[in-house]
Amino acid sequence: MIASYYGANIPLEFIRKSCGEQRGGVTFLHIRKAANLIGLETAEIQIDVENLREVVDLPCILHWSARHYVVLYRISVSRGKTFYHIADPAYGKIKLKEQDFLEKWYPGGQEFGYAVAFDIADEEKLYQKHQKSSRGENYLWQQILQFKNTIIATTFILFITGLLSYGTVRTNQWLIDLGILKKDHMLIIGIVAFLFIASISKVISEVLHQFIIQKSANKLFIANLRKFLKRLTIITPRFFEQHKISELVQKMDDHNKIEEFNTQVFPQLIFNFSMYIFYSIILFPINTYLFFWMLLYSFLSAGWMSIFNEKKKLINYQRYDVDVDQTSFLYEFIIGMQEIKLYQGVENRLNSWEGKQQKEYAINLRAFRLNSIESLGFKTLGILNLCCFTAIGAMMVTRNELSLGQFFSIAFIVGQLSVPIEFLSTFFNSYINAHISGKRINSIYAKEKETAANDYNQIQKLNTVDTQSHYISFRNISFSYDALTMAPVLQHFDLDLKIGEVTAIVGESGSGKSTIAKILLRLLAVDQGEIFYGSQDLSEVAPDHWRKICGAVFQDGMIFSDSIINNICLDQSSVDLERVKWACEVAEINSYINTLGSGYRTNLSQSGINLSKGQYQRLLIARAVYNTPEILIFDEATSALDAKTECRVMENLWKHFEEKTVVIIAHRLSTIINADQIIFMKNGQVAEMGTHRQLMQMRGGYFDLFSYQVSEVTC
Ligand SMILES: Nc1ncnc2c1ncn2[C@@H]1O[C@H](COP(=O)(O)OP(=O)(O)OP(=O)(O)O)[C@@H](O)[C@H]1O
Repeated sequence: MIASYYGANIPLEFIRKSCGEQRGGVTFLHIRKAANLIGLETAEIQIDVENLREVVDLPCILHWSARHYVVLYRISVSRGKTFYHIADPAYGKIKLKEQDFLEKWYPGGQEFGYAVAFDIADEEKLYQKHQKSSRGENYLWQQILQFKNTIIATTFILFITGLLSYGTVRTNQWLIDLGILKKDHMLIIGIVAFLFIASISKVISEVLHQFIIQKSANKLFIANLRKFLKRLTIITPRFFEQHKISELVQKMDDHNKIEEFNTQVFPQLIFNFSMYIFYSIILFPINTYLFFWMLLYSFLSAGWMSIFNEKKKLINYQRYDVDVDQTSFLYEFIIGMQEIKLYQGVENRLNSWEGKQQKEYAINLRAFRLNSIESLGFKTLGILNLCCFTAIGAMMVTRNELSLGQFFSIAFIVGQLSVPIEFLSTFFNSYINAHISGKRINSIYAKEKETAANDYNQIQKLNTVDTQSHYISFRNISFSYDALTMAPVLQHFDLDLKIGEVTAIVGESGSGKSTIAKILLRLLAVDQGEIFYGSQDLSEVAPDHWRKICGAVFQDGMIFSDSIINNICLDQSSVDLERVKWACEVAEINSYINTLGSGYRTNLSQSGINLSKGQYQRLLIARAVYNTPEILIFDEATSALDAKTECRVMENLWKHFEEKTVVIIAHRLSTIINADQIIFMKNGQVAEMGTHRQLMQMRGGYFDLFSYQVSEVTC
């Protein structure tokens, strides 16, 4: 969008490819890199809205809702009010009032927002010729195409229903003109019998219609959700650091909106449209004047309804964020109940919830007002239309230009023709919801995937890696969680971890220890630098392939609501009970499991809520050691264990993982004094390195930390 503002035509694929396939989520660095690649220079600015209006050339990119980026392409003023025109990749274009704009742009409580401004740096690059871009994928239409057989079948059934309705009209006309007025009893009985059969057939076809939809829609719905969940698992993990769980839950709900559109609204649209044409064709020969009148009414009604579409889109946009916020709040409220009760936070939390409800209420009120105005205008048009028809039709009957039967038929046709027109409102609503839902779902499919092991054959296999250099080496690593708003956690960072040895990483809180572990596991992608495993550059190894040789226990590891055995072997294709028992012995959790009635088959309820913190951690350790990984990473993995149990777990590890590479991050230094190498971190850099004895002799930061802990113990 920025490039096309400067008159350049650059396909999205070119930008995506050039930015690097393995990066996680879009960050400011990606934007800068993409801009440079196409010949633009960037300036990152922290600015308030007045200066944004006056100083910054549009279009610019804004850091939005503290989690993604949008393009601000225009600022307009109408009746003294300022409007901000935004292009949001997850919604499309949207026009916001200043208050709504600031709510999303200013990070909580601040009086400024972040923006990236652009200017031309290299015209040659900007205007170079690119191959034509393929058309963007439209998720909603893809779904409609997938659903085409059902849509065809259901439309056909609806069509039959329509024909039966038409048959009913004609026979009603005959009933009056031929049966009642000519007093033909046999004909009346025949017509009533036909009406009975036609009505029953209509009921049957409606049931059949619902049945077909339910059957195929369910299948497709499950398949699509499965595909979506699978897709989440291959998105670069950084995405999950940047998005709320409730946002993903809302995206699940988006599938429902698409399903409703596909199964209910779209077939109804085709049917209603066909019926509209069908009845119009019938009306035309009966009375041309009435036909054109009806056409005018249809255009007026459709025009009236389309006026509201932009506003409905905006309401959908605002409602989504409020819903995400509400759901997040409720999760936290339930999960954090203990803290809330303990620290008398109930009133504060409830007030905060009420504030959010008020926001939702305001949006609902706006939606209600909009719908009411739309419906009022539309219904007034409908009533006017009906009155005119009735008056014109009745006059024609008095002038013998229409029979009474024809008059009732026309009245029926007018009624039938207004159904598709009324349906337009439902269609517009559902289409807007489904279209935006489709964009939101597509935004997940558009996220970069982690490269799968089988995606590139040319990549070396890890088993053939030459580890002669004996090190896992971090070279010139820079990493920031968000370069636009945060200082880098690591900058020009170098580190060597000896393969086959135990390395401990200790240091100040927030110094980047867990970040290093996540980078090593390829859960975070670095902004700059390389990591080598022996002589193998890890950026050339598929992350899932690499993770197969790693095991890790994190502070926030997850136990699932499932049996103990299923929690230890997440990969159900290779369950080995003997190995599970062995892993539990290493983790010192076997004796506890043996006390449980169903042993390893015991179900852990609600994500392991029935375990103590120490048992929880030991189960996570058992999971990590189950596959005897080549590289084992413990991030505060034993912090909840008592000193004696921790000691036993560590001894087991030294024994069973003697030849393996082990990285231990711990605050409790007694856990790591036997490590082959200890790294002391400070402000994202290695401050000291050596064995315990060497570091103690240095009398630096490690010495201080250790002395402090010893004195604490003594106290
Ligand atoms: N998901 C995240 N998003 C943004 N910033 C983060 C995120 N995770 C960590 N950080 C920041 O990165 C820095 C390093 O965090 P990290 O967790 O690596 O430190 P640590 O040394 O492991 O700390 P601790 O010993 O307290 O666990 C911190 O300043 C932290 O605020």
